[in-house]
Amino acid sequence: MSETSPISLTRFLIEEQRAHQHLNADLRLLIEVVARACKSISIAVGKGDLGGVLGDAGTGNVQGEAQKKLDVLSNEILLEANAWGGHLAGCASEEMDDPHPIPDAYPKGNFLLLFDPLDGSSNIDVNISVGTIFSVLKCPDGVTNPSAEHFLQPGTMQVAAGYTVYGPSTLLVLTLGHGTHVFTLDRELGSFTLTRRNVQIPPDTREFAINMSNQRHWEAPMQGYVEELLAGKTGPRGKDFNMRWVASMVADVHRILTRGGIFIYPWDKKDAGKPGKLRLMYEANPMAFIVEQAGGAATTGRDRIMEVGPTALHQRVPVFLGSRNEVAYVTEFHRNHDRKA
Ligand SMILES: O=P(O)(O)OC[C@H]1O[C@](O)(COP(=O)(O)O)[C@@H](O)[C@@H]1O
Ligand SMILES: [Mg+2]
Ligand SMILES: [Mg+2]
Repeated sequence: MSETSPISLTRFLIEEQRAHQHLNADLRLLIEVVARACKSISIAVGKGDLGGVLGDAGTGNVQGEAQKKLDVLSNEILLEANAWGGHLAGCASEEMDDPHPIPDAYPKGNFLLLFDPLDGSSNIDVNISVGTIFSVLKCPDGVTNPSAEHFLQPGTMQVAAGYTVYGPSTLLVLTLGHGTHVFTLDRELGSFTLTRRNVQIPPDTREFAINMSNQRHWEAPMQGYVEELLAGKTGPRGKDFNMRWVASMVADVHRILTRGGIFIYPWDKKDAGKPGKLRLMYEANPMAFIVEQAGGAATTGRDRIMEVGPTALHQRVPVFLGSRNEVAYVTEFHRNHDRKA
């Protein structure tokens, strides 16, 4: 086989397993199963109206959000695909109140899988990129029927994380703790092929991603930081910044992985009781792991996301991630503000 032959996800995983002792066959199977489930979701997303998958499901999730048909379908696809392989001890999903046990009929493994089955739900019906986000943890030793407490591990304990983007092409972005790698779905072959190895996020940027319509609800350091960005060349930052907001975290993060930038979903006073919008276990932690493995950084505006000690399965956090120097700048901005206060 020539050195330039395309590298399939299967080959990539086998080679990673040879190179790194801690990757075992169960973890390899888990990633392959998730990737296969994501292919099914990609097909459903691609059919759109023809597949009758657009619109509301008429149900709500544990977060009190209205579910789309594709939220429910994607959740079912991931659960079904992962039930019988013997690689998992349990699953938890943004769309389910409690962890989902592996049926007794099937063998159990040592991994815990957490996922946001369909990210960017508000974009489903308008034909804009959506995705899936997942995180893999080890089940604590001796636990065969994990409950919520067993999933409450900090992001630093993740053994793998990834996301897919269902866009003009379907991409799988994966880290197993040794860099971040991009695979593109070859629709004819039906398999993911490695297209970018060891992606590096540029450390500096002139692009930010935030939902500006929430500006009036932000706290003082957020107001101050964005004011500096908007002041452009003649302001304290001495350069013009561009802004982009897809409102699908997967698409916004993928842009940042590709050309740099900073993604921010801060805490705001609109719903002051909530510590943020995005979910620590299904969105913030896996994205933080992927971004850090690509040379970027991820904080809550004050602390490293992956060191947050989770207290609830559906916990929310503020998210600042992307180009490491920009994330360091905004994090220092918040800390300075706190010191003065
Ligand atoms: O609509 P807003 O407030 O701009 O929020 C957009 C954010 O919400 C999310 O859609 C939340 O994810 P879900 O679609 O999984 O609930 C993120 O993908 C995105 O970054
Ligand atoms: Mg989401
Ligand atoms: Mg979702």
